Amino acid sequence: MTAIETTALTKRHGDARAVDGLDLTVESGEVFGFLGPNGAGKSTTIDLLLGFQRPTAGSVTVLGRDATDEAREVRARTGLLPEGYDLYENLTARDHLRSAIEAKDADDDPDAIVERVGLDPDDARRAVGEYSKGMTQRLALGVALVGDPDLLILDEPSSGLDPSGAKRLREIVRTEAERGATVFFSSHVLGQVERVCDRVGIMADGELVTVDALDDLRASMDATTVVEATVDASPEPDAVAGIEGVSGVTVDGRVVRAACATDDAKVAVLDRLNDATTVRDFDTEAPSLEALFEAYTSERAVDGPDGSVAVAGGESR
Ligand SMILES: Nc1ncnc2c1ncn2[C@@H]1O[C@H](COP(=O)(O)OP(=O)(O)OP(=O)(O)O)[C@@H](O)[C@H]1O
Repeated sequence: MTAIETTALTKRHGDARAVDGLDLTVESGEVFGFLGPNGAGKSTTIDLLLGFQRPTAGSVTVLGRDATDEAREVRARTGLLPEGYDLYENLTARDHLRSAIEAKDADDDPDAIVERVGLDPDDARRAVGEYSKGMTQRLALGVALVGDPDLLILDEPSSGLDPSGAKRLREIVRTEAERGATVFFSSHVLGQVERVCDRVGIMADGELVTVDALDDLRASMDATTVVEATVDASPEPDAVAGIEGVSGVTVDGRVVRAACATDDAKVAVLDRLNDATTVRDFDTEAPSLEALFEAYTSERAVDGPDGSVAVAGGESR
């Protein structure tokens, strides 16, 4: 069964497109990593999934319901850890959990949740106004877990967590998935997503630039070499687009980097660059998943061969 399905989902603010023609499917029980740099459109997508914003165009179905017109039903079966969790400073963690349990008409034991997220039981009796960022984040995770939701939406859940908190988060995500819940894990940090997610989608400038199983992404990276060429003049972004076997291109001033799947692709990239300008030097290196993320999220994206996406960027990150 499908947990999330968006079709041509678009949200504009004036001329700005926060989300632009998003086609995304997340299956039930999947742990899906939703990646992208700041401003890519991740939080807006989450708002659309839960009916907090109305799409400008397109449609969004969550847990079999129209997320815009049946938002109440969707939210009742979803646990959300929002970015920037709003707290009632004078209330305790237990108070927050109790009110979430009541709102969801659930029968969870607040103390069990406190223990599960690793909050100190004494801290859980203190007003949350005194909490550190990590303690707040643990509470926010606890609130999201109330009622054993069918879908967990976690927006930057590792933010503020220490290493033991991050480990606990990963264990909870795995346990929730084993229980049958779908987990939608949004982050701008690849390292936090790659350790728990089955599949990742990468957003840039409101568009989904790639979606794949992590293992397949890794396998494609294993077979890929990055060619880094220093050229006389910065080429046009599409100078090396459309070459078979080239899946990611970044341009940073006079340095062009291209992920090449074959030796022919490497030679073709250098030939094309020599046609457009003059190659002064070049090097090759085995790429990391981090490099792939960088390539996909650099500033400008153009269509590549075979439906793949070649990315031409401005500043390297
Ligand atoms: N209400 C709004 N009015 C105008 N522009 C907006 C509005 N909300 C979002 N945007 C723009 O839409 C784009 C996507 O924003 P969004 O918050 O969804 O990104 P994000 O991927 O969640 O970023 P971050 O990782 O920083 O939270 C940004 O360029 C943002 O400036």
